[in-house]
Amino acid sequence: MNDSPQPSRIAFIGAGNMASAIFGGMLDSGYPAEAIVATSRSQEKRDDISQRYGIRTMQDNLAAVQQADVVVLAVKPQMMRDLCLSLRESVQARRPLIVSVAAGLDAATLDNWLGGDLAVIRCMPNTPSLVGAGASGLYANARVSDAQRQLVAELLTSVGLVEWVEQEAQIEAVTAISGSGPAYFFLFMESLEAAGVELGLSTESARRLALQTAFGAAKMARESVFDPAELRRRVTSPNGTTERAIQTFEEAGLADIVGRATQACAERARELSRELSK
Ligand SMILES: NC(=O)C1=CN([C@@H]2O[C@H](COP(=O)(O)OP(=O)(O)OC[C@H]3O[C@@H](n4cnc5c(N)ncnc54)[C@H](OP(=O)(O)O)[C@@H]3O)[C@@H](O)[C@H]2O)C=CC1
Ligand SMILES: O=C(O)[C@@H]1CCC=N1
Repeated sequence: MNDSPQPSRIAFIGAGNMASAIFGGMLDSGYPAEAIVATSRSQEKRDDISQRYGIRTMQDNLAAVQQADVVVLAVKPQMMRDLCLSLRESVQARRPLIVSVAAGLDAATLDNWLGGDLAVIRCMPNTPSLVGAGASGLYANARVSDAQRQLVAELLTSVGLVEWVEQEAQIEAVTAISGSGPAYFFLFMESLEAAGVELGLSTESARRLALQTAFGAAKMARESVFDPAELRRRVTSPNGTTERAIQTFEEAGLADIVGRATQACAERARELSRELSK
């Protein structure tokens, strides 16, 4: 006899890059496909998702909500208001846990659009969730129960690291570091590959070397007892080759550039919040 509890039924509203990275990672880690449904307006995308992931897809957002314990809102922030207003009645009838992955939209605004008094978790995930190496920041409003916190943490832990934040404003910092962060590292990989080609390597070879080096450095930094600064020092021989490269980065103000880029990212999240909650 199987007396294990039924898995929570999760409805993803929107099945784009971020949602598919999360449910793709959940499926890889063993979450049952029958407990996941995803909605999309395009038939082509629904067919592609069902075929690729083996989950149920549907066009009807209300039907998806009516069967769900957890509703993950995963459309673009600019589409969230109309979506929430259209879901309001179904959400109020069923009162599922709401999880929003939208950048810049605060829990109170979402709750208000959905009719109020709901348990809302704001989640800032990232796309490496697809390969089980995600990093998600989570903030829960006061209506979220301990069991609901635990459930969402478990779901997201199955696709990577989870960090709770106590203040909602900290989600903007999470966005600037890990939500948008994969793009910064991809940009650096692109630049390293281009530099390798400039120095005489083939594109394929430069890409393989750049990607493996990024992977190796991240793996080593995660697994080592030393912090990244010490690991960097261990590559940098006095008066050697690395020292020249690091000097060049420092003279160009790398730390300042990273600071400014992440400030700009967080500010855009705050700006989105102001624009969209009017
Ligand atoms: N991409 C990333 O790295 C990250 C994204 N996020 C957040 O995730 C959210 C989604 O972003 P992302 O996945 O990149 O965007 P995508 O455009 O890839 O996905 C959004 C999806 O929503 C679907 N959609 C739009 N309107 C509706 C609707 N009314 N009903 C059902 N589905 C709908 C669209 O499909 P269709 O047109 O077929 O309906 C589309 O596939 C955003 O709020 C973003 O801020 C957060 C962290 C990281
Ligand atoms: O660029 C964006 O707005 C989304 C949110 C974080 C990553 N991608």
